[in-house]
Parts: sequence; C-alpha cells; structure tokens
Amino acid sequence: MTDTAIRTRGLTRHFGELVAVNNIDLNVPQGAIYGFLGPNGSGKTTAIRMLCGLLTPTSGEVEVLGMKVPEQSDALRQRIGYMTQNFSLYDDLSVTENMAFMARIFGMSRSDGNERIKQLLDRYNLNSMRDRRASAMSGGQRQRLALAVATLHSPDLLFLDEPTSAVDPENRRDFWEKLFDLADEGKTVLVSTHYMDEAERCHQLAVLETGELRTAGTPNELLAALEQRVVEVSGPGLRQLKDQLLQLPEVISAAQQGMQLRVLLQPDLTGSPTERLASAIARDDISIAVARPSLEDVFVASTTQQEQAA
Ligand SMILES: Nc1ncnc2c1ncn2[C@@H]1O[C@H](COP(=O)(O)OP(=O)(O)OP(=O)(O)O)[C@@H](O)[C@H]1O
Repeated sequence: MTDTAIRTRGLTRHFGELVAVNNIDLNVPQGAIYGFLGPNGSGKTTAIRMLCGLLTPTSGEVEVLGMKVPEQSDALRQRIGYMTQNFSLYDDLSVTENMAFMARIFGMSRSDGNERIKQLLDRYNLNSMRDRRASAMSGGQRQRLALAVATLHSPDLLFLDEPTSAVDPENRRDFWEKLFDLADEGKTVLVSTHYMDEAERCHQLAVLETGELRTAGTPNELLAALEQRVVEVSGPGLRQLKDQLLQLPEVISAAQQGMQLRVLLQPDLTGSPTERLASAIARDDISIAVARPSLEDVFVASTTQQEQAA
C-alpha cells in the first residue's frame, strides 16, 4: 500500500468574490513527483500555500504527512520545504550565508548546520561559488542554491512553485535529475509548472483551471482517457487554414507547429475524423493525418471545456 503524503477534500479558497481554488480533492502518494499543471491564475500557488499552512482555506479539509492543516502547521513546517517562484534568496548574503541562515531558522546546531551545508554544497555543485553573493549568480546557480536552502532541514515533502521558469533547458534537465534523486530517497515533491516536457516527467499530474481540478492521474492514464481526437493538417497558407478550421464546430483548437497545424477535435464525432475534416474544408491541396495524443493535447482539452460551455 502506498502512503498518502497529501490528502484534501473540498479544498476551497475565496478572495472576496473570486474563487481562487474551488472544491479540490487531491491524493498525492508518498515518494511521488506530483505535477500541478495549469494556466496563469488557475490557483496553483494558492493551493500550494494552503497545503503548506501559509494560507487558511475558506473551507475543506487538508491533511499533509498525516497532520491536519492549518491546525498542525507549526509541527508540519519542520517536515516540509517550499521553493517559491522567485527563489526567495537573500541577495546580499553569500551561498553559505544563505544556507547558514536557514539552518539557524530550523534550530540546527552550528556543527550539524555546517555538516549539512557541506553535503549540500557537494550535492548541488556549489562549492566553487560558496562565497559568492546570491545577487551575482546565474539563474541556474540561484535555482540550485534555492533547492539546497529548501532541503536544508531534510524535509519529507517539497513544494516547488514553478521552479524552472528562469533557467535554460540544460539547467532544467539537471534540476529534474536532482528531483528524481530526492524521490528515490522517498521524498515527495509537488511541483507546479507550465512546461509540457516537465509535466511528462511527473509520476502523476493534476490539471487546474480557474481554481478547479479538471483531471488527475498518471501521464499514461490522462493520455488514455483523452476522448478528443487529434489530427495534423499540412498544406499551403497555414495561417488562413487555421482560421478556417477554427470556424468549424468539430474543432476545439488549432495551433501551428512548424510546417503543420495540430488540431484537436470534439470527442463525439461520428466516422473518420480525417474524412470529416477533409469534406468540411473542401480543399484538395492539404493533407490530414491522425496524430498520437500528447500531454499538451490533454492540457488543451481539459482547459478549454469551460470556455466552450460558457
Ligand atoms: N492574496 C490575493 N488576493 C486576491 N486575489 C488573489 C490573491 N492571491 C491570488 N489571487 C488570485 O487568485 C487567482 C489564482 O492565483 P494563483 O496565484 O493561485 O494562480 P497560479 O495558477 O499560481 O498562477 P501563475 O501560474 O500565474 O503563478 C488569481 O486570479 C489571482 O489573481
């Protein structure tokens, strides 16, 4: 049996009239890398802040590492790490000073703190810049320092809010390797992201839109459950073709990818999707082929249903 690291029921947060998080049920297994995927303003940060005990829910139940939140937030704080979007480093402090400061906050003795800092300097390749001020570091270096600081007290659960938005693909890949090392040690990681390649790396995912949980599961489960059909269309005049496609009732979305358009179709179409589109467009200079769904298609399908229904 897998233990549950995070369990919520009916998690809701209002800001005045705005419902930022609406009635969310989550089950995050221990040891998983769990992705929060959603457009800007979909409620990812608000949900994370409630799970950390930093923000009180308007209603609903939250249990994190077996503790009730917000009631047991103080005890929980020792067992979780939180890396925010802007990394929350002290720019005027050096690499080791940033870490030593956090060690003091967590009440570590000087010798324990120094021992842990030594381990983390090695683990996150920060030795060569140990005396450098945080303000003088590159995006990738700051990210590694932020992860070192967030894991200084060896938390069992790590919250990462869009941790890779300021770094290049190589640093992102290295960062994810570090996350898998943590998961391999039994740590649970909840990570919010906009990037599809990152979503694909997660063991499980939740897709949020306008504060609501649209879908959740492993990447394979989400792909298998996608009811919408996906086709690729190529031919001359792709920009005009795209506008034409978007007028059709069968089409949910169309987006150009290089020399072709990726088109998501309504789920309940009868007959062959390619023949149906070909007859609707009625042009003999284009080709249409069925495509394998991707997580981006899942994301688009689950975050445009509401717009269509409205
Ligand atoms: N303290 C606050 N007061 C009022 N509204 C807020 C507050 N915090 C968040 N919101 C609103 O709640 C909604 C959800 O915001 P949130 O930051 O949780 O989304 P997000 O998915 O993390 O977005 P992003 O990807 O842009 O970081 C937004 O409409 C935001 O403006």
